[in-house]
Amino acid sequence: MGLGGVSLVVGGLVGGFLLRRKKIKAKKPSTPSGSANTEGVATSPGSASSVGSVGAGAGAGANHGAQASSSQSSAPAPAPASAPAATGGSALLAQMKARRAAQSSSAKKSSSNLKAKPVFVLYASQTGTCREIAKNLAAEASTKGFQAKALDMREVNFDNLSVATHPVLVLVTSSTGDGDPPDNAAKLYTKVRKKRPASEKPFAGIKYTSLGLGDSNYTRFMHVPRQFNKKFADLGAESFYKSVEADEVDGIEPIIEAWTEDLWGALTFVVTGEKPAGAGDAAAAAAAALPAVAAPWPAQLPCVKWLSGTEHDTCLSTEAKAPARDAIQYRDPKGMYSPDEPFFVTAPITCRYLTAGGVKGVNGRKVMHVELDVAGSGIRYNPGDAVGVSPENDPSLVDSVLSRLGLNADATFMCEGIPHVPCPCSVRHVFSHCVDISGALKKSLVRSLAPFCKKAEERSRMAHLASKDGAKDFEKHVANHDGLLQILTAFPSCAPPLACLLDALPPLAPRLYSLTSAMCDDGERLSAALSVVEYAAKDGTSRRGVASTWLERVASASSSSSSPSGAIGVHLRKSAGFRPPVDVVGSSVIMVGPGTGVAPYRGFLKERKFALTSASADATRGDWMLFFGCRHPEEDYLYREEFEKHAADGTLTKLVTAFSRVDGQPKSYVQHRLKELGKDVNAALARGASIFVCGDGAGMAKDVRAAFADIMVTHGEMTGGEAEMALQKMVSDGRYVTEVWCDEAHDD
Ligand SMILES: Cc1cc2nc3c(=O)[nH]c(=O)nc-3n(C[C@H](O)[C@H](O)[C@H](O)COP(=O)(O)O)c2cc1C
Repeated sequence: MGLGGVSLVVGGLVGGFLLRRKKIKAKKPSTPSGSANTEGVATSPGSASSVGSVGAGAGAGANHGAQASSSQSSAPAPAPASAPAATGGSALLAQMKARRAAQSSSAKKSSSNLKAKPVFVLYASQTGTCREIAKNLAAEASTKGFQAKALDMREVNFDNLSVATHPVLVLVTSSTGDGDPPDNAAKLYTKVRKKRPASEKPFAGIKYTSLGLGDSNYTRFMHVPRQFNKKFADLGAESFYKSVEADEVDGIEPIIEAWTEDLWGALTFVVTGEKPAGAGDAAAAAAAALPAVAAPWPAQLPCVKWLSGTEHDTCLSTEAKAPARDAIQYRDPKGMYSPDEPFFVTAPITCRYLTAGGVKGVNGRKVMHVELDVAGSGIRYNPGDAVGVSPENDPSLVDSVLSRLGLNADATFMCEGIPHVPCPCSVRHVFSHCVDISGALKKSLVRSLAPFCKKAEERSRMAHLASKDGAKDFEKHVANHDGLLQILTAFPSCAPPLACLLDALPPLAPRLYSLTSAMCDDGERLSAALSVVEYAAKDGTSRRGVASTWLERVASASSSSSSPSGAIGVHLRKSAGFRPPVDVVGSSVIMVGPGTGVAPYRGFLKERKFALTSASADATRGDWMLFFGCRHPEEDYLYREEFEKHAADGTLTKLVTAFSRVDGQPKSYVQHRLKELGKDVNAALARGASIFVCGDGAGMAKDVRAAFADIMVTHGEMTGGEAEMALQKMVSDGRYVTEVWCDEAHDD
């Protein structure tokens, strides 16, 4: 989970997806603060304002008047129906023309069949990668002529999921936490896993395939994709194409690209009933031909209806009062809350800096300890659990984006069917709370924006960035560098309507932080340690993480004024496996946690200390070893005093530190210290110690695992193969548990 520090995974962008072509009807200019009108409504194929060729299409948005450019509508010249009798070069040319004509007519014939059944790309996504892939898949399917739509699992109701409504499904799913479902999939996941008689087959007739994303650093690798796969089959759905798993450790792109290549033929067969027998077959040709049709389905943006009069006033006053009193008073009987139904913390938040330099930080780093009072919530947590908070975008960034888009912050609108956008809603609310405007740009967003560039040169440049050919340029110039504002600034003629942005911008996801508190010591006070992210972007400007900056702002304001926090919604994410052993006194534990990866161990140790105080003098005591790493003992040694106390009073049998930036000393990391203390580590393992590894996963988790294997070989008299098998057994027994994240994307 997000855990000690930054909770973002670098989005595995899949290159090679084609431009989504949208047909946007030119609308009357809207009056954001006033009269009711709509934007983003689709036209039928062939309408005057239809978008032109793939890669350079233009649409006219409601508010912004991007002109449909007929010069971009490069319809192919009709091919002759039959080849003229000729010889030599002209005969060859004629044959080629004839072949093209035949292909074009078979593609046309099939492309109408391709709409025989809708295809839904149903995604479960926590950090946006599956969402991005699903959107790209649906876009490519649409350009190929399928009626394809990317669908958020939150939009699907189990009871309405049947062959009649969703005949063909492509599942794109991931796991989060410790093999937990992403938030948007939680409801469907629970429903599909519910025990029911084997004869109950509500999904009978549904054809499906599945793409699972995961990371083999995690103990419960691919747990959610595998569960979905199995449960869909148990419920009667039939696989129409091989399912595939893409492991981030190996790199997901090649696996997905290869899987996608053959997906189209399989989809063609399942939708049209025509066998894609091989080369020359009409259906296969149609599936391979790009683009087969003029108007992908759904050729439609969500419908935005601007509000005026009483509706407008009511919406604004409701938002001003939010969260509503009854929402604040909401109590879950089991103390289980969710991002949609959080517990509202109204008591002042307390915070302090764990790194040197206070609010200024040290050498560009700053870690903050935050405490949230959840008295009366009924929340009961264990060490290893995480607290989720729904952040708010930086108000100054919201203002800049709205100003660039020419949108009135106080305008209100209705827009149904987007799960993360309330209806009705104000422009300020949606840009502050609902959509991610500061995360690294995804290709699907760039693709959606391109048609709204008024200048043809910008339009084709942006379209290129989103195309397969532009993959390298995208990686070089856009990915992980730019946010929404940067790309809008770089393409000044881009004027997307609100409907486009609501459709394309990712939801502003809740962030999860490992709890550093323990019920036995802190009761209903949840605490977490979080890195406040600030970094210099490629263009030299300073960028800040959304959630950590927001929490720092709210927490500092709250603790300095001792006033209520203004109601922050929180929920608990239970951990399945990352928790101390039941016998915290007698069991042995090796905890590895560099940086904010040490956060959950604070709770582990509080629990152990509490148990030790009531343990009998002759009770067996296990070894508890903590390996902590940071840059410098005077800079970022988190919870130093507390851990040293635990070492002094025997709660910890060994506190081992690794410092990487101490003048005159060689860089030392946790994996080095593990090996240096290999004999003791091996002795603890021999006594049945469990291993916990938590922290930034880029390389650390792998290196630590290699260090354990090395220790087993050096001190445990095992061969390399035996050590690997022993570690695998520990993983499957739940005795080697990892919780890793990747903060490379800097967007927390
Ligand atoms: C906090 C966190 C927890 C994760 N837990 C698991 C896990 O238990 N099993 C697994 O196979 N992958 C796990 N992953 C890897 C994700 O499934 C993988 O990064 C995926 O690409 C994320 O897709 P999404 O962005 O659509 O959520 C985890 C990733 C993160 C950031």
